[in-house]
Amino acid sequence: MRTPIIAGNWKMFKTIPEAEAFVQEIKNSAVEGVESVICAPFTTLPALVKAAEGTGIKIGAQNLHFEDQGAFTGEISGGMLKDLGVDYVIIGHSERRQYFNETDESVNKKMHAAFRHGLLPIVCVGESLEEREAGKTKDVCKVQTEAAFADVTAEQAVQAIIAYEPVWAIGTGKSSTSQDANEVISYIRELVQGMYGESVASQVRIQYGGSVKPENVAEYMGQSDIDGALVGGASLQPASYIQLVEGAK
Ligand SMILES: O=C(CO)COP(=O)(O)O
Repeated sequence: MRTPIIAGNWKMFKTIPEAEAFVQEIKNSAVEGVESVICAPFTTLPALVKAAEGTGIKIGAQNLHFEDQGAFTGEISGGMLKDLGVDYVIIGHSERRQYFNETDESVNKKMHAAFRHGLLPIVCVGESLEEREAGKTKDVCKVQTEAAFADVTAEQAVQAIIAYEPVWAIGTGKSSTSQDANEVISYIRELVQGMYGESVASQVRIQYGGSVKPENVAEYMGQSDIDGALVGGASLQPASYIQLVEGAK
């Protein structure tokens, strides 16, 4: 049995007081058997880790640098995140691939950095609209997934979360149908099986992301291979976040 996992990706939203107020509102809403993670801006992480203590809510970052330390102005390392008490880190989000020059190679280095520091990666893969229209969805997912996991061991891979986020469905209100998302996610699971075998493939959790809302989360979760959601816009309001977690049961 794979434990469902809802992760909010706050992107570049919320100040420290806003983040603290959010946790106050959701702290009693844990749902038995559903893992809940908030991936927040670096500046809010210490306050969130503290506010989330004892609530069962886990905290994640949205990026890390692949080196452990060095002359990399403006960057944050895995060790620094671990120091804060962060559990998860998003790696390879399409916005970072698109705007910040994230490549399959840097994604892989960041996967290794995360594991080195005891952080669990939520690694994002997914095709653009152009790639989808050209029938390349599976090819793109194959290249991105296999590159991300290069030299990652089976013991590590089984703990990773993969998020399938078709770029055209992010923040657009255009979500992939649940059947469509399930088909691609089943394919990603086959890729994991090809790399690590049946046992890892059956245990690894794969989320769908892209315009997930309280109204459609249960439909995605009802699919055979979808184990959770990575949610942007709808994770920003406490009431909506609570409904997402409840809908993942
Ligand atoms: O990018 C996303 C989560 O990482 C999805 O964003 P939206 O839920 O706002 O479409």
